[in-house]
Amino acid sequence: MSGKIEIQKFANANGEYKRLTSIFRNSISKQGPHSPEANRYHLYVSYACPWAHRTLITRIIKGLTGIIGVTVVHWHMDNNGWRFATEEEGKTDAKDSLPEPFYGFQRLKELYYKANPNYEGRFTVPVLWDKKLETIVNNESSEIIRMLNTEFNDIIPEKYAKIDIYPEAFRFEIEEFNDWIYPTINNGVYKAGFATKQEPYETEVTNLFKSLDRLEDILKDKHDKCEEYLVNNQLTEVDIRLFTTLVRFDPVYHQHFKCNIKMIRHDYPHIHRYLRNLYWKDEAFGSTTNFEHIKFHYTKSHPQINPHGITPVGPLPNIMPLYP
Ligand SMILES: N[C@@H](CCC(=O)N[C@@H](CS)C(=O)NCC(=O)O)C(=O)O
Repeated sequence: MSGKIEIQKFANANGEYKRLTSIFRNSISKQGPHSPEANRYHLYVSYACPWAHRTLITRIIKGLTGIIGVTVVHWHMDNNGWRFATEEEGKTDAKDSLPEPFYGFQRLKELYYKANPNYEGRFTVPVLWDKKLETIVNNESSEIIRMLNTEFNDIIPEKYAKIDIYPEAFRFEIEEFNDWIYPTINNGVYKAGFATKQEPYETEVTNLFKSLDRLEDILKDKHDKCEEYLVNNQLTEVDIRLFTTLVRFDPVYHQHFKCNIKMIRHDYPHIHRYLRNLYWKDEAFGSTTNFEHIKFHYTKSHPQINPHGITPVGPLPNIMPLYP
């Protein structure tokens, strides 16, 4: 990979979007060097980002808010990547964003270079930072949420340690869901939205809606049995991973990424019920969803898709009430 990555160029010469794999893949573990300790780790996230959103939800579900700190970047991403907000911006146009707390960095990429001065990958959120060793432990959300699930269990209250979003007995079923939900839904919206040629766009958008139709059928069966979750009627990582895409779907992906064959709120009653249940009934989901950051980020950070950076007002509301 070239060191001169073009941050705002997403598609290849065939017009297809190929997501690069994350580079930092270490683990928090008792065996070290990143051993589980309170106040040693810090998450850098964007409220806009569905991958970072997974880590924010899991941090709350596992009772880790007093153990792992968080810094939310400004929603705007330009050719230099994510940036940290000023104090003033954090109170006004990028509410709840904060300046970088440990080094006073202006840009997320400075953290990547602190961890590895020769880094050549993309500068993505989430970043799980080790304050003691001053380096990135991991920047892959699917792995970070599994670490949060298990590695702090000895230092959190029993009621949180007992919560298991990746239970051994259901791992096969969970992986089966991940195997189609990740490529066709979570990453599917990006592959449709970042395509720069008609054919790959149509392929991806068709696959995406095939998977949403499939999901609707599965959730109908679950709802017929009065079950609200996808695996064993308990909250698992499948729900967390799906929610962060579904909650962005109508407000952003539908128009900005041209995923507009159907809308969740009008065309998928069971997905819609599932989404609203998670959002309105579980504060880990509702309180970590920031529609302002979400809508502003996508519509004002992709000039190749939306050159004037105008953020559409609708759909209103961003999410429908639990009982419309
Ligand atoms: N595989 C990564 C993907 C993270 C990712 O792509 N994050 C996006 C924001 S939604 C990002 O930071 N993109 C910046 C860039 O690619 O330059 C994960 O799941 O953690």
